Order: sequence, then C-alpha cells, then structure tokens
Amino acid sequence: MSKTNCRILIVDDQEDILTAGRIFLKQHFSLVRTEIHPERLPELLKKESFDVILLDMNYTAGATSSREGLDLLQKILEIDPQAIVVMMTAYGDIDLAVQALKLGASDFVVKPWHNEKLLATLTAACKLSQSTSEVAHLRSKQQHLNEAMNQVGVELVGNSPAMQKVYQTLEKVAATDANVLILGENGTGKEVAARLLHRLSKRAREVFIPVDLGAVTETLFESELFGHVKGAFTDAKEDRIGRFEVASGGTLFLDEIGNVSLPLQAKLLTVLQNRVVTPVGSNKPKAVNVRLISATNMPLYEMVKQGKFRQDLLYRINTVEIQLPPLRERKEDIQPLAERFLAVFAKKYQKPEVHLSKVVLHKLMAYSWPGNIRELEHTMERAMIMCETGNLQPSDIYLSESASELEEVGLSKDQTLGNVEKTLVQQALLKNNGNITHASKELGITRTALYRRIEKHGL
Ligand SMILES: Nc1ncnc2c1ncn2[C@@H]1O[C@H](COP(=O)(O)OP(=O)(O)OP(=O)(O)O)[C@@H](O)[C@H]1O
Repeated sequence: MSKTNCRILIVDDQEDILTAGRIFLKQHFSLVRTEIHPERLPELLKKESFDVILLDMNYTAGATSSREGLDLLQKILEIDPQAIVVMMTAYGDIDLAVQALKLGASDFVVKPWHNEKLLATLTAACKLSQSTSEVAHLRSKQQHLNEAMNQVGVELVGNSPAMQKVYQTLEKVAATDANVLILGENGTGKEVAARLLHRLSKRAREVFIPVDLGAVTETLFESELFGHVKGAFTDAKEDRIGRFEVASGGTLFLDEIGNVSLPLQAKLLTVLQNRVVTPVGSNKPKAVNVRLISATNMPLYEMVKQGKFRQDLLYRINTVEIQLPPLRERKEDIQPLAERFLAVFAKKYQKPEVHLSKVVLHKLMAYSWPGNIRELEHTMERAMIMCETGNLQPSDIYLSESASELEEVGLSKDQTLGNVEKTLVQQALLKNNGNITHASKELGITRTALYRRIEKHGL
C-alpha cells in the first residue's frame, strides 16, 4: 500500500494516544512525529515543517476549559498562518470544536477516534495543505512574473516641459485608484504612460492587462472582456474568464476606447458603474476590482457632440485626463529619444554605438514626425541597419516626407543675415544628405567655403 506524501505531527500529553496514533498513521503517511510536551511546540515548528498538525485540546488531566488547546492553536497560526491544524476534542466538546474552527483550525476529530474517520480527516487535511502551498507558490510565481512584465517598456524618455507636466500628473494620480483617460496621437506613448502609471501605483505587484479594443470584434467583445461559461456559444468549449477578471486587483488598460460601438459602450458603462461582470451565458455576476486606464487617439469630446460616444461613459472613464503631446510639439525630446533608440538598436544588431551628428540631428529636428515616437523609433532602427561606417549619415535617415517639404527652420522668426545663411546651409546639407560637393554646388560656393560656413555656424 503506498503512503500519502504528507508530514504529520501529533501533539498530546498522553503517551498512549501518541503511540496509538503513530502506529496507525505511519502505515498511511510518509512521516509521523509526536510531541508530548506542548510547550515545546513553537520551538519545534521553527525548526521543522509539517503539512498537518493533529492537536489535542485538553492537556491538564481532567481539565474542561480546553483554553490551553485554543491558545496553542493561536500560537501555531501566529508562527505559520497557513498551517493546517486538526483538533482532537473529547466527546461532547462540539462547542469548543466550533470555537477552534472559528479561530482557524481546519477540522476536528472526536476522541476516542475511529481509525477510518481519522484517516479520512487527515487525508483531506493533507490535500488541503498541498493545495494551500500550491496556491502560495503560484501566487509568488505570479508576483515575480508581474514584476518582470511590469518592467517592460515603462521608461518614458524626454524631459520637455510638456512631458514634465505629464510626469507630475502621473505621480499624483498613481497614488489613487482614479480612472485615467490618456489622449494623444498614434505613437505618442500612451501605452508606455499607462504601464508607468501602473508601476507607480499601489497595484504595482499585480497584473497590468492591456486590451486593444480596436482589435476585438463586435461579437467577441463581451466574451473577451467579461468571460463566458461552457456552452454559451458554439466555440465555448469550457469556462473562460474575461479580461476584467484577469485584471482584478491590478490595472486594466483599454486601448482605442474610441472604437467601441454604441451598444457595447452601454455594456461597458454598466460594468464600470456596478463593478461586476456577468460572463456570457451565466446569470451569476462576479465582483471585479480594477484600476481602469483608457486611451484613444480619437476626439472623444467631438464624438460625444456627434452622438458617437456616450457622455456618461466619457465621464466615467476620465476622472483624470492626461494629454500626451505630439512629438512635433516637444522637439527638445527628439535628441534624447533618438540617442536612446540608437543605443537600444546598436545592442540589438550588435553594432558599435553610433554618435548622433549635428547634421543628422538637424534632419530629425526639421521633420514633423506624423507617426510620433513610434516613427522615430522605426526610423532609428532602419538607420542603424543601413549605417555602414559607425558614423550615421543623413542619407541613413529615411523620412516619409520629401526634403522639400521639411519645415523652413526658423526663417520667419529671426531673419538676420547670419541666420538666413545658417538656414540655407542647413537645408542644402539636409537636401543632399550631407554630401558637401552637392550641397556646395547647390549653394553656388566652393567646398572650402561651405566647410568654413559649417564650422562658423557650428553645424
Ligand atoms: N517617452 C517615451 N520614451 C521612450 N519610448 C517611448 C516613449 N513614448 C513612446 N515610446 C515608444 O514608442 C512606441 C509607441 O508607444 P506606445 O505604443 O505607447 O504609443 P501609443 O500612443 O499607445 O500608440 P497607439 O496610439 O498607436 O496605440 C513604443 O515602442 C514605445 O516604447
């Protein structure tokens, strides 16, 4: 007969009980220890761990208060709150057994015990102990995974005044559970900001669950967000929890919220108001506790006026609003971002680190970046791949707008002769991708004269 892998400790001050218990239980469980001195229990538990403790309630011969047993139970649970303790009570002590259960005991057996009953109770207690430690193990694994995942993409580069305002708001709102709406054009870093907010919040050890609502089909919306029960529809082969439940305790990031249709907006609103979800095919609502962050690049206020977005839903999601400015409105962030991306891609493609020269920087600064930081990131990745010399050339920077459409750098603002000359030289260099011969030809000056001007204007 194979033994159950379970370590059992029997505590009693009567030698005959300990002996009878040991002889019987050793046939069924991998380890059985006994302790006749209950006062030594705390010391013993610090040294050794047991899956189940079988604890007597009455210690002093003839005592009826059983206070000692309850005190010992409390001590055990102080040392190990997860301990599985089965109490042994005398016949007629049911009230005391109930008290013990309320204090945290897992079960009780009546003395003198029936062997089958004792065996069944302890087998169940061993299973409970195993599941409790599995849950604890999974929980700590989950926490490690969350922490590792929460590290991904949470650094917001850029210190422009516009971004400083964003950081200040993120820090203020992180301490609260307020619903946050992040607005901004494509690629401005809305998801990175949402991840950073989660990491700064008190939910940082829990999950961050992003949902791209633009990619969720109308028919799967409810099942995806609220879950479904087996048989709710043809493909529902088993119960599945939705993103709200997965995110419970943590943060739910609803990206592209402006893409949700009006009927589904109503369903979303009901969930946010009542803080419960009802899986598709079920009639049992489940409570959820999420911090909600929503994001969109769509003009939600305009959409409310046009009847395309529910005003009550907007008010529900925008307790605090964060506007991420487009890159063209925070040009001072271009250099640090470009340098960061170059460093990242140098590592990725195992190339030496590349220096960002002034002429390349000018090309980057003159562009309007309609795709914002995502476009800058892709541009720098491509440049790193194309760059052969370790010295990035303007020709390595491929931009979707043609050079003639580049902004006229500063021409209208300060038209001193020096500035006009500097601008013309810059533009000629940009247009010719830094090629001195071609740029000097276009400007109608010699190469030496162009070099002199480059030096003079610090280009
Ligand atoms: N401030 C920043 N610092 C560093 N990287 C950033 C920053 N902002 C954005 N990025 C990077 O730019 C890319 C786009 O960012 P993100 O996905 O957060 O933008 P988004 O506004 O959510 O885009 P979309 O509207 O298309 O969903 C990502 O690769 C991200 O890592």
